[in-house]
Amino acid sequence: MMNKHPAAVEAEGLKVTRGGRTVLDGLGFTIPHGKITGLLGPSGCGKSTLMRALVGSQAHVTGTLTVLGRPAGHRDLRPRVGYVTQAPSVYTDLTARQNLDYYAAVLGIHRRDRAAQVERALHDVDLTSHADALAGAMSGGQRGRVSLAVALLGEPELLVLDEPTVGLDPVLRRDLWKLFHRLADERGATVLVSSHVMDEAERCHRLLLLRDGRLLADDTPEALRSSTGADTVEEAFLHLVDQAKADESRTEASTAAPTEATPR
Ligand SMILES: Nc1ncnc2c1ncn2[C@@H]1O[C@H](COP(=O)(O)OP(=O)(O)OP(=O)(O)O)[C@@H](O)[C@H]1O
Repeated sequence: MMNKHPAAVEAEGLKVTRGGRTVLDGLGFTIPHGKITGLLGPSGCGKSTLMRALVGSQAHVTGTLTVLGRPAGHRDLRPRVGYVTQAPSVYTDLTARQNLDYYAAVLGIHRRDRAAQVERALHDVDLTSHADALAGAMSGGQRGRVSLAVALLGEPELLVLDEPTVGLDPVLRRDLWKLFHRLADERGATVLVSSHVMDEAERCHRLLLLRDGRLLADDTPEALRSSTGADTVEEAFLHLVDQAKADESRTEASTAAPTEATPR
């Protein structure tokens, strides 16, 4: 089926202030449908803030931010967008299955479809064998996967995943990336996943590289490597950071020069 809107997400002049400080500064980008887009950048560069803006939970957002053809945060988007925050949001006194049953009911998934959806989500995150364990008795990684399973309920068109692989062992990380690819390739979901681990960038179809609330690049991993002459995305990122710093100091020097040269 053709999508009415060419991109799953479109941002223009997107600006966010937090605590009176500009933390996203005039971002413009698109996120294509049915692909995995990685949102990468150092700690504090604004990844979570951007994700919060996308799901409509961030205050002080200006500019244009369109998600699946609606303004970000529109109530119609609620069942169409799955969001996983960095901190697992599950009830520790319920089992994994009970958590999912509860969220399925909250999401308004029809009673008839609920059990199948819950089992599928448990299977997706490889927690079927732990379905009846209390979330409170699970490891951090397992609780994170329950949170992810919650986001998969109702088969959302867009998944917004904030650092879902942090703290996971390499096997679990690899399995999660396989799942993200299955969701995009087989179910047509659009996946936006943040990370500050650059080797994960190579697993994405597209990348948004952020630094200090500004977009350094919006491209494929291959194009980024070739345009910067780098062997890895990490090297490409460092190259772009150096270039941005050099541009900034040139701009500062050129704006400072006339003032210094002007006699009093
Ligand atoms: N509640 C808040 N009030 C004021 N400023 C905040 C608040 N939360 C975050 N910030 C600031 O906003 C900026 C962006 O933070 P954000 O959490 O989006 O970064 P991030 O890239 O997701 O970082 P990390 O990778 O460490 O999660 C940071 O400079 C941070 O200090």
